[in-house]
Amino acid sequence: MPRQRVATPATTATELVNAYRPRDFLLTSASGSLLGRGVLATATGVEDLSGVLGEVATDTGQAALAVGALPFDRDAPAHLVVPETVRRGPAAASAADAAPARPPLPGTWTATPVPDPAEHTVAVKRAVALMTGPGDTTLRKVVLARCLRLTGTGEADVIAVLTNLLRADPAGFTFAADLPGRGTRPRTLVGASPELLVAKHGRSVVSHPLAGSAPRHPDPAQDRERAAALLASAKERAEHAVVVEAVAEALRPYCRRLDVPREPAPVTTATMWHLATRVTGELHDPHTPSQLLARALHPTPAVCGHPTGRAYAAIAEIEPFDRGFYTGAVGHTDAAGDGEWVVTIRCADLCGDTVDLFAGGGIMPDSDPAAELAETTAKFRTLLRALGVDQTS
Ligand SMILES: C=C(O[C@H]1C=CC=C(C(=O)O)[C@@H]1O)C(=O)O
Repeated sequence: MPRQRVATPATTATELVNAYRPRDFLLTSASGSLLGRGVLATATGVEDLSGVLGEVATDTGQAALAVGALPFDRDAPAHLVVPETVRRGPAAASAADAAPARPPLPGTWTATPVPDPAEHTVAVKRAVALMTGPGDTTLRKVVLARCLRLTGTGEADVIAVLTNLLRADPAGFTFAADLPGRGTRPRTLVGASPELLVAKHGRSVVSHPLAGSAPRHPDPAQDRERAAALLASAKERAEHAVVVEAVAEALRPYCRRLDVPREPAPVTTATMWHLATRVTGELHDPHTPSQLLARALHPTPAVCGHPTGRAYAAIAEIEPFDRGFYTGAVGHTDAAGDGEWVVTIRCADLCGDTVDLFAGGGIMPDSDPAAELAETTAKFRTLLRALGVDQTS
């Protein structure tokens, strides 16, 4: 029987970041940090994972762990791995880490937006037209994204990017997940997501959906005004409510108790304000695997839209690029089904001399195309800052 090694825990999350090597899996969150290395077994669907994990022992007798990434497209293969070694550490402390010694993007880089900013506003108008008619107007919300492709003369330094992400948002979910490669070069999804798709431990289940956004302002008074305006906005609250309804609906069949707060709360990252609702519940069956809950929830209208099928079709028709693993999920689960999955937003797909950044936003019937463009520009900043790039397009 393959045996997973449980390594001596790290004393800080930064220690795990500094230990990161290409093809490892890293996730830091408020509940702890984790580094997975090597491959004992793989799976391409969450349904196979419990069986695969059941075949793996650990050297401590603890439940074996799997890690990995789920793509946006529910029908596309996932990239799930049972690592040879798992090393845990504490939650990331406050932003005390030193700046990385090396530049995140050595060499010269050029940026190409896909679509370009003007085309994105046209895309938003097309989405609004789908919701407002004439014709079938069952579509209530659709999330449209942009990609910013950076091509360079060097290769991104993943440890430097992770260090910057962790410094900027120590309370967020900072991750690096290996992806199916293009050729022999490692391909890595790196990001700092503020959004918890699902965490499950025993009977306890939590989801923390976000939707409704405003860029942060450097002046504290104006920053607070932005949060107040976000909370007061009927459009942003409606956009948020669609997500909370869908999350509650997806979790309800699995839960004997589900608490859904009536009012969203504002949450921050270093670059954005969001409306957030913490949904908590108690599962009927404590053995329900976290990966099946992730599968039941994905894609929430925070990344796709509502109704899901109509929104998928609108995205396929309007967005001019393949999302791949952006707006999927990254996370881990153990043989008991306990685990944590985060929504893969505020992320970049790094492969050799190419870095693809992604940012999207929920489009509602009353969306303003210029404001939606500005929102994606602000969201790109999380990764651009971590990459040491000032450009905003
Ligand atoms: C799709 C993204 O954000 C989602 C999560 C939070 C707020 C969102 C919004 O306000 O539109 C999006 O639903 C992204 O950052 O790429």
